[in-house]
Amino acid sequence: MKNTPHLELTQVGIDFPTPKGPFTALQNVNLKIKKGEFISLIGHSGCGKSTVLNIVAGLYQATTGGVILDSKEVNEPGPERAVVFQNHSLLPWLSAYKNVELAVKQTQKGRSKKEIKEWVEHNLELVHMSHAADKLPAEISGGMKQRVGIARALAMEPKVLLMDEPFGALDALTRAHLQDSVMEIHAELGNTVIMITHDVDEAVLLSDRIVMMTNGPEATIGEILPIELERPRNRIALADDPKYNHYRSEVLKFLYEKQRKVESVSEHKAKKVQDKNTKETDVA
Ligand SMILES: Nc1ncnc2c1ncn2[C@@H]1O[C@H](COP(=O)(O)OP(=O)(O)OP(=O)(O)O)[C@@H](O)[C@H]1O
Repeated sequence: MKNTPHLELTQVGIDFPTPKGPFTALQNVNLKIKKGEFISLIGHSGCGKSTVLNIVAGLYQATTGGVILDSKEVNEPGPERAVVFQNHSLLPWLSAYKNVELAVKQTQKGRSKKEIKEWVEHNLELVHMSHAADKLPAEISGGMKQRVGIARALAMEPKVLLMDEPFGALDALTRAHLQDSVMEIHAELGNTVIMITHDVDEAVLLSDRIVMMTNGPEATIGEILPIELERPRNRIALADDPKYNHYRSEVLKFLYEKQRKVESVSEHKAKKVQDKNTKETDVA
């Protein structure tokens, strides 16, 4: 069943209400994701990446189309879709251990106290945070907090792990360590992952496919780039790999050549919509 498509976005679109009328952020987003796939979403700032993720998380409701996970429509948040945000959202009054434990208790699967303890410890171990289990968020670094956030999400045993720029706020070295941890965890657990990133190297290093989004309004998927690099991947070995560099330049080309041209068209389109709405408001 490993290769059965289990997450499907079909004709997804969303309009946000604005004082000047509805703003169509996304239109016709179609994507089929296989179980265990690691997908990166990349695109210019404001194109709609977080909106896609929020729709899959069930935090936003699509205006058109929808999302199906294992034959069930996604309409609300659920423990089978865990989210990791850029700014770790740990409860500040609870230790690392207690933050993970809370998530485990919320997704109770009939575990005994002993089993809960073992499960929390196991997930802290996965992200190499066992040594700081009793520390409060204020007592650990940003990278460590992010590790705990990932442990908390993994402890819920989600079918899909949704990560919104999970390493965006970290320094380069911490970021590299965490990327390696995520690759190890993904190899071990085989979760389906959708990750938003602005970092082209990160996208190529981690992904099975890179989904490149066009600029908004009416943003959609522009191109999908399959990354056929063997796993496990090693960042140092890949730096001189012609295939790696080819993928890297394909993403850069999309972002800085193809999307730059489209940008002026979208801006023009946005301005036309704005002018039309202004005129309508004027008439009213
Ligand atoms: N709740 C909302 N109400 C109105 N407009 C919204 C809302 N959420 C997002 N938007 C608009 O939708 C578009 C897409 O936003 P989104 O945050 O998804 O982009 P993004 O690609 O994730 O951006 P970034 O890379 O900067 O985080 C933007 O124009 C944004 O202003």
